[in-house]
Amino acid sequence: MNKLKLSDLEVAYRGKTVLRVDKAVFEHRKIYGIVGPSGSGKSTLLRAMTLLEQPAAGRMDVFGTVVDLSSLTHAKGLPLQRRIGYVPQKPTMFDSTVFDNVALGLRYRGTDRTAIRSLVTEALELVELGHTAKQRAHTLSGGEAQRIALARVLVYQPDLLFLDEPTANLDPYHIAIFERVLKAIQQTRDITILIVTHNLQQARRLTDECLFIHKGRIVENGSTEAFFTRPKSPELQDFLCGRMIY
Ligand SMILES: Nc1ncnc2c1ncn2[C@@H]1O[C@H](COP(=O)(O)OP(=O)(O)OP(=O)(O)O)[C@@H](O)[C@H]1O
Repeated sequence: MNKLKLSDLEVAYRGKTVLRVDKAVFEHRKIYGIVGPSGSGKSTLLRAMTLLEQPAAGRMDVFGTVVDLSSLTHAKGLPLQRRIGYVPQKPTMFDSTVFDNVALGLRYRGTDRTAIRSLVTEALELVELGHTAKQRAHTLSGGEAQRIALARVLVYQPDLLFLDEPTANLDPYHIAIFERVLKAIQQTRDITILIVTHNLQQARRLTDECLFIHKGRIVENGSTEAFFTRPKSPELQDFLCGRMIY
């Protein structure tokens, strides 16, 4: 896959612009961290890129096509959306087995039973939860449920993986497993990963590059090492030191 490019994105709610991105480029097979204060526009950015929000303006160069995000119809967007794995902040499980929950996306796509079995097994192994296939999804712990939510999108082998605060409510043990799984995905899958996180240590451990969003703008971005050790903008310096006033 080529680079993913976003240009002139503008998202507004009730006439008020909450996000404006002139340009952002995401290279293939890298993990990107998206950090910033609450309400700065991080989730909005992911949702716009997942084609779940219709922005007032914006273009996305993705999968070899340039898409006008403001005029994209559901019918045109669906084939693109099916190549994007999006895990929202609070994923919900339906009341069935883990296997059925993970198989859901493939069933919508009309995949045959044999392929479903092997793809679900592979996705469950990848998130280190192969042994839970027959378990009721509601009996999983919070940390396991987050990884099942991840398996549910990995199963259809997306080219892009967008995660919105996937470890926000997890303890350090489950956070460590989740991060190990994401690293394994990066190594074994042909995929680009964007992760919104408030956990700065996690962004530092996990990502290749970071973006800092403040008041609906990308104020700074670059290699994770430079981002944390040599932040240039006063806003990012304040944010990293916990001095930022919202
Ligand atoms: N559906 C909506 N209707 C109106 N305003 C919205 C809607 N969704 C988000 N907003 C506003 O857009 C701005 C950006 O919200 P967003 O959820 O993207 O922030 P965030 O950086 O992800 O915050 P957090 O870290 O708290 O999740 C906020 O001011 C929020 O109130």
